[in-house]
Amino acid sequence: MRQIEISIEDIREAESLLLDKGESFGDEGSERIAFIRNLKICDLLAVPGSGKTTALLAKLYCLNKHLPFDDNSGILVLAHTNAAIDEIKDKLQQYCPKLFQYPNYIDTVQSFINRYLTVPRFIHKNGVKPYRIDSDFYSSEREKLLDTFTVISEVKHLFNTPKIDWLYTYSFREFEEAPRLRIVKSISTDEEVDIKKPKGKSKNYQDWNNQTKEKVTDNLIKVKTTIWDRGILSYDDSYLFASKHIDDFCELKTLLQKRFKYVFIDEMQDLLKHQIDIIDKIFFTKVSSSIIQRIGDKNQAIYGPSKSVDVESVWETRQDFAQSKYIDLVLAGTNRLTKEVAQIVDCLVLDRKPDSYKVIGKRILEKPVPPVLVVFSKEKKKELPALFKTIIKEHQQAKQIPIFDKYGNQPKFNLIAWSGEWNEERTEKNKDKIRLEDIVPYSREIEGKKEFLNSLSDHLLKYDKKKQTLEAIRKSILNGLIHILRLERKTYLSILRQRSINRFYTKSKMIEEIKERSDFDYDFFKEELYNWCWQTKTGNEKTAYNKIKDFVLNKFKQWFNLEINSETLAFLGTDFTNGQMLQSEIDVKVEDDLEVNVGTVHSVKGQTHCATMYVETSYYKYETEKIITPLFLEGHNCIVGKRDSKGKEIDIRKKEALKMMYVGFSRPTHLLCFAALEENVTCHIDNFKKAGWRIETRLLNK
Ligand SMILES: Nc1ncnc2c1ncn2[C@@H]1O[C@H](COP(=O)(O)OP(=O)(O)OP(=O)(O)O)[C@@H](O)[C@H]1O
Repeated sequence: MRQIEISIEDIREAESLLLDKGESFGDEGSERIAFIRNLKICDLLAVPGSGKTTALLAKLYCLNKHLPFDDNSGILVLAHTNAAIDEIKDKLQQYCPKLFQYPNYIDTVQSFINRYLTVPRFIHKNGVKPYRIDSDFYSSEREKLLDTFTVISEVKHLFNTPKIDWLYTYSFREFEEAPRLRIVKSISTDEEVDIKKPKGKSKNYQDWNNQTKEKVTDNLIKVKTTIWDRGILSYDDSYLFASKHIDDFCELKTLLQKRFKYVFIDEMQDLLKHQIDIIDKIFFTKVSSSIIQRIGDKNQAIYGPSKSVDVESVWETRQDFAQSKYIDLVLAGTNRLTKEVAQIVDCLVLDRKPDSYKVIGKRILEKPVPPVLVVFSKEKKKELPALFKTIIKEHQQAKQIPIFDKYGNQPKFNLIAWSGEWNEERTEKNKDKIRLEDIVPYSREIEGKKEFLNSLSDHLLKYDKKKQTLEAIRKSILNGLIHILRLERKTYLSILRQRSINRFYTKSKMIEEIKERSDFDYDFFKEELYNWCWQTKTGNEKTAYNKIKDFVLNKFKQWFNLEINSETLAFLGTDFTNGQMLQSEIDVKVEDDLEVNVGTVHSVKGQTHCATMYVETSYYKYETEKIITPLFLEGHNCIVGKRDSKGKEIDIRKKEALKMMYVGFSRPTHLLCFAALEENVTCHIDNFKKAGWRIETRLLNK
């Protein structure tokens, strides 16, 4: 392929589209321009708000000008979250339509792996596509199935441990060759766990004998194959299948490398080890024709496999194949933060490598805003959102915070916290502790992302509203109906490789059955479905709701021989409810005049806000109980790498807290508020003041 050179003219064009008036990527020798022009294998590591994503967008904009490439290869852009992918689409789709067409591919790592490896593997083995690749769905199916196997009820608790899954020594359907099931703790560590009788208070505790182990193993195999036969895979399964596929068909690597000349991975710090490994396995081979660039910030790695944070990044600098050293590029300074906020954020840096890693605030405001420490009493926690709004308004009056953004909209104001909900039981010990849901109505349900929502009402309210046609509503209603079939445990028989298998209905299978069965009335269904869509579109969701409910309880019940169990009844609800809609993580409005979005720190990764209020919440302890001196611009005593005599990590909770605050505090361009409980910070107020915090005491008891 002809060598591509990114011209400075194209970069300046990207600059005018992506940056505010007067802003630039610097002069021709600047490190941002150097990164945009760099088309060699490299990693870019840089502090929050340094413009990593923006520089990547500029590079893609410039590369788009060279599409199609003369060897018909394309560009692959991957990220961990849908939000990051949406941002790339929002910013570039209108200017770079070619970039979003074949042979290019822009999506999450999970979607890429599913599409190019897992689904082909499944089809190769079964002749059909998997029904669903989704860990939540998989877990709920597994739970239900486990209940039907008495032998394994004793080990059921293991299934509830998030990291533990049951995997085969060899992947799918190969247990004829390698019939023994392995239990590994997590796919990334590959650490095996022996099957033992659960440790309990029982006096007769002893490991199972071999016969019991065999029995448990056989049953587990049955559970796993039944779920897989139904086409349901967890995300871990997906990587296992993918890995097996690439091992079995090595030539796929060459094909994918030929297809994607350039591979860019944004949010690299959030990838888990097995994700990094499989991408390297495909693209980073000795004779690879692909150029792979990975972009991120190790200190912002907060996506662990569970609620806790992965404190050690699994993203490692590359080991070189060919003596030429791969370099880590760095961008100095942050465009997002002012020096007032940056100096606080810099003290929260966990890992100082590379050496030049320093958070230096480059944003200059006419009237700088000092960070605010809101000291609050437990009793007044619910007043935090209102106080946040008051503080914003006061700064707006003082012309320190803008009233409109560059598009004439209200700037982004966000209230965030580490811990959103109480998933564990509320006990005497934790009943007074605070999480986000104790401050504002909050639930983790993510609007528009889930096909199966909590209620029929939600299916009529939470469809993809960006779509103009009735298609999105139709899809949402049909999803609601197949969800009911699932709640009723209705399956259909499918023959796969001479074996009959029960599978859950998909939308198309349900429609096919309604069409084909002479005792069903397809014309009636088609007409009604159209009416429900139209009613929903024109604001008559309540009418649609009542009609659908009536249909489910009569015709649909009769057609599919439903029992209408308690789960279905709960899903249908007694009435159409839009007032009590669960607040979504990405878009919860606190009050009506100023709009404040509420969410977890995870939900605002990569975002830029105008003002951010970070409220400390209890996860084991509150943030300030775990670590406080960095907030006074002092060090955190090199907690990196501290291990006990057995080599086990210590200070994990402190590291997690540092990372969370690091990500949360580095969002605002103007105002950072940190809300801390009075009992945790009162004795440190002088230190906070000395470090530049303004102390806000309006939420203390008089
Ligand atoms: N060269 C630049 N000059 C001025 N502003 C910039 C520049 N590059 C990016 N910005 C602005 O700085 C903010 C942060 O940019 P961006 O989101 O690209 O940073 P990031 O490094 O990807 O952040 P994070 O690490 O939080 O994901 C955005 O508002 C962006 O428009």
